[in-house]
Amino acid sequence: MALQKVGLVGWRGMVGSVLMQRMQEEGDFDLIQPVFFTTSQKGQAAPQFGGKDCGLLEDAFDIDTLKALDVIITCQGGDYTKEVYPKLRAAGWDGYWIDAASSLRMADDAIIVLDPVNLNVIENGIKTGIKTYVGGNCTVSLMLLALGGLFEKGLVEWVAPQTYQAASGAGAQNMRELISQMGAIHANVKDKLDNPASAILEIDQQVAEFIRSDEYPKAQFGAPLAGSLIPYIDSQLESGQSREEWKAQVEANKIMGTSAAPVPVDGLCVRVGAMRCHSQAITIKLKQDLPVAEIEQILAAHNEWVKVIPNEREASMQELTPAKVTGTLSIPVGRIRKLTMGPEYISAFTVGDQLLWGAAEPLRRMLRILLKSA
Ligand SMILES: NC(=O)C1=CN([C@@H]2O[C@H](COP(=O)(O)OP(=O)(O)OC[C@H]3O[C@@H](n4cnc5c(N)ncnc54)[C@H](OP(=O)(O)O)[C@@H]3O)[C@@H](O)[C@H]2O)C=CC1
Ligand SMILES: N[C@@H](CC(=O)OP(=O)(O)O)C(=O)O
Repeated sequence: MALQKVGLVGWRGMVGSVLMQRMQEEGDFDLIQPVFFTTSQKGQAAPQFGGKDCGLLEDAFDIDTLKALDVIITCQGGDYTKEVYPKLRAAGWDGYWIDAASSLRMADDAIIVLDPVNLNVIENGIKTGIKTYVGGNCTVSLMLLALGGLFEKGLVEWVAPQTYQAASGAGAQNMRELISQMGAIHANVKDKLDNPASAILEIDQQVAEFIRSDEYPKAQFGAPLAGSLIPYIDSQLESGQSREEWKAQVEANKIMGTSAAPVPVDGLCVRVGAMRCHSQAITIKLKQDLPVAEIEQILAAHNEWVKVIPNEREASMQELTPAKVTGTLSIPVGRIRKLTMGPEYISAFTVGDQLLWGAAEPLRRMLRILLKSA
């Protein structure tokens, strides 16, 4: 098979860097002829991922250069997609577009990719000539990987995920700001903290005043995150949902191919001071009363990344946290028990790295699926 010419846009951003890391780890560069693009550094030397000399960086807005590619993978963001994608299609480009941004997700001629859940939809899309494949919203992808077994068996009446989303979802600058906030709090109260005799209420009051003050660094988030939380993510919609909350039901059902009779998926999305792992506390209403052991078996059998954690204190504290999961492809799901509302009401808690399964991994796996089908 000829090496496919694959354009990479947004490769040095946060999502793009994780994608490059994973593509190197999995040897993806051995299978393609990569061309690297930039919106700001045209003519500079291209990176040499996979040991390949790729010449110079190309202009990511140059439609003629883009038109020569078989596949374009972009992590550059929604504004780039909105500007370039329609021009490229209008110019007659018929290649495969693989995108991390949300702009095209709900388009009729686009498929949201999460192959452990919807490989059949993807393969059918390739057969029927669909050329646009978009990674899903991070919380949606992570939830479907965790609960895939229950959805696949049609056991779910509705799901209410309450999210605890990491700073990385807001971007690299926000991750830096979270660390700055943590450091600033410590620096502000260090003298008192170092003195074991100082009163905790005084320390607490000083921290509270500092967090509320103009000196506290919050330019990126617009509100304190370290020492606090932010109960709103993305823009405000007429429905009362945030846009992040709206995505849960529409994207989950589009991925599963159930949009005609959608499973209700709705809850509140909250930003917390984790670095790059999103967590979700989920209430599930099942269609029938199933023993917890059977639910655990169904969840564990769905894919090779999900890992059921027993609903025990020590296991939950060690295995079911952002600190444990960060930088891995593991999707632990635990705290599974019957709720007092009734035998069909189940709780679950899941954690996943939002830059890996939540963003980069579905894209590189989509490239592999295309290469295999070519
Ligand atoms: N953050 C997330 O969790 C998720 C993001 N996405 C999507 O991916 C898009 C990109 O997100 P993200 O990776 O966080 O964006 P980044 O801001 O990290 O990167 C975007 C672009 O900024 C440019 N850039 C300018 N200065 C720098 C610098 N110092 N270091 C690196 N890049 C720089 C690069 O373009 P150039 O080389 O052309 O200058 C880069 O491709 C989002 O807009 C969103 O649509 C999707 C899922 C999750
Ligand atoms: N909105 C997500 C990150 C993200 O980029 O989502 P989307 O790909 O749906 O725009 C978060 O803030 O955690």
